[in-house]
Amino acid sequence: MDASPTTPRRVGVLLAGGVGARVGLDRPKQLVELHGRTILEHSLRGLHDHDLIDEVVVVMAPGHLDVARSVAAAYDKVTAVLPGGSTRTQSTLAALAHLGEADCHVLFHDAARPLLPRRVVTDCLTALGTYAAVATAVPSTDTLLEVGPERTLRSVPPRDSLQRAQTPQGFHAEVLRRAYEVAAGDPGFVATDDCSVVHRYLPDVPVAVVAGDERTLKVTTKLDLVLVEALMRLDEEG
Ligand SMILES: Nc1ccn([C@@H]2O[C@H](COP(=O)(O)OP(=O)(O)OP(=O)(O)O)[C@@H](O)[C@H]2O)c(=O)n1
Ligand SMILES: C[C@](O)(CO)[C@H](O)COP(=O)(O)O
Repeated sequence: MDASPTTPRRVGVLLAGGVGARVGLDRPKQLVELHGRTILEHSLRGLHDHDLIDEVVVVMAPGHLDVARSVAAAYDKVTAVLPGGSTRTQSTLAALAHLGEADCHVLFHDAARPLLPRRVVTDCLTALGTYAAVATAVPSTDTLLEVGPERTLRSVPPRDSLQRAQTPQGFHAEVLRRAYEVAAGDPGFVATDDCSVVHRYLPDVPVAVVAGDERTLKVTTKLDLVLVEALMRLDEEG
């Protein structure tokens, strides 16, 4: 894919503003070291080392900005390390505020997903040539159950159409900004990702879904740390 003179600037935002409560360590999970690097640095490299990414912004848990700044110092495309908010959504908004009114294509990636194949970043950027919002996802291999009151089965949605959302999620920045502006008027607003904000509050904007990768799993529990480390070891062994 060529970057033509009219291609907007491509910005990667690394969301590392969380505290990792579910992993339950004495520090945010993105500061855990696996294979000689913190999870934060592995994820940063996934965005930073892609030749079509022009700039990276890191959003870090307040209280850990110094360590993020010292990691980022070795990566010349990092233009800012910002304090995150109290929720993932607030951290996304901090990044959007930093970008201002700039007309750019922006990929939001969870720092908690340290294995980010180059192919996934390329496919997101390519899809942004056509779509203003892009999700990444992998098919669900389990049957999914909707569970109702008292843990009784409410429904079994057809599995063929179900996929598990991953990151990166990509946007034309002005579209995501507009979606969050509309969402701000909804007193019941809650979101666990950014594509759902576009889908819910700008329903006329189609969101493309590109293939993610099973390896891009999110470190959420201690078990995920074991899995990611094993995958990194396999990579090293070739
Ligand atoms: N206030 C927050 C919360 C989350 N995130 C980021 O969003 C990604 C996905 O969030 P999650 O896995 O929930 O991370 P934590 O919030 O750290 O985990 P937990 O919910 O267990 O506390 C992570 O890279 C996390 O750092 C963020 O930038 N700002
Ligand atoms: C954005 C996300 O990673 C897509 O699966 C997910 O929604 C984040 O959820 P979390 O509860 O903040 O980990």
